[in-house]
Amino acid sequence: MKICWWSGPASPRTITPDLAGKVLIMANPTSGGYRAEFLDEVRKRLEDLGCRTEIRLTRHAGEIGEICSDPSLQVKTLVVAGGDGSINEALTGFQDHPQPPELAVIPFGTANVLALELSLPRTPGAIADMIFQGKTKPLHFGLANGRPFVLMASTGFDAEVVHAVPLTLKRRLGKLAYVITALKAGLTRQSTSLTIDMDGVQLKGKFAVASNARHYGGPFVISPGGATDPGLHMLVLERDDPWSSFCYGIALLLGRIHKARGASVTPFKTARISADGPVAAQVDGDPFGATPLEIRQTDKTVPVLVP
Ligand SMILES: Nc1ncnc2c1ncn2[C@@H]1O[C@H](COP(=O)(O)OP(=O)(O)OP(=O)(O)O)[C@@H](O)[C@H]1O
Repeated sequence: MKICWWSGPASPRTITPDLAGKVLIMANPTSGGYRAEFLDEVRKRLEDLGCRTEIRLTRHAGEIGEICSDPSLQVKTLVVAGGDGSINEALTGFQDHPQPPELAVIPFGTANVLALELSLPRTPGAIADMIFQGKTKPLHFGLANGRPFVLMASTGFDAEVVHAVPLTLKRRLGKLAYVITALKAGLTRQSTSLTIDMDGVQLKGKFAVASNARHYGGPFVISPGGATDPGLHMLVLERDDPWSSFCYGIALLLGRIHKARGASVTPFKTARISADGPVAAQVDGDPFGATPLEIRQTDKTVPVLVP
């Protein structure tokens, strides 16, 4: 059995023999891409490789967070089989765990942006091999009103869409549900101005995304760096009228949002996003209340398994 080294925020330690090879897969059966037979193949391969593996299906939202914050959780690897929202729950739970395990991901979500960011494998065999091999990178994250985010925390039109998209439509149509909801909301919404105070500099805009990752909403690049690099970037768009939103959408598709007129991408350490009234907010693709948002960088990391 190979020796596995702890690579989390606590001091390095060897994995004790009873933890070595112990893998808990927490699977969200309601996630967009959930497949039971895929999970069985991952487990079979892991067990062929000598890992003790348990699969638990969540019964309610929030359960992954509860398990991940429980100090009695004693495994080498916690695998989230779900989407970016479930990964966020795990990361949030780990904040209250004295010695969180390594995190691995089976991308079963609707968008799977973190999986894209980390170039994770997509077949059961390759995922099991990655978990067995145990190569990790430090996964960085930011905090929005104290809540971790690994992809982004944002306010404005996209967060309104995240709040408004009906779950049944999302389960039926996947990403298309966001497009339909955005088109509907775009015709009726009231635009609100945001004030973004970043490290002593003030910007005004209609839409702000504090990004910890390189990608946004899929394969679209909005900032340099990535989730395994330290540092946050703020994308601010000055306008959100239908024509400007269309132009920003094209720039996003072309990977040129940072060059678009009225757009800026700025590295920052701390930021406050506020508005005259409450503006919808989201973290990692799930609804997260409304403004004001206090956003900051942290130097904490979680070890995440990579190919
Ligand atoms: N058994 C469950 N029943 C209802 N909701 C659940 C259950 N398990 C997890 N959830 C919630 O579902 C939310 C979304 O799930 P998840 O991120 O895994 O998939 P997704 O929505 O398809 O993907 P994405 O986050 O990429 O849009 C999570 O934030 C989680 O709280």
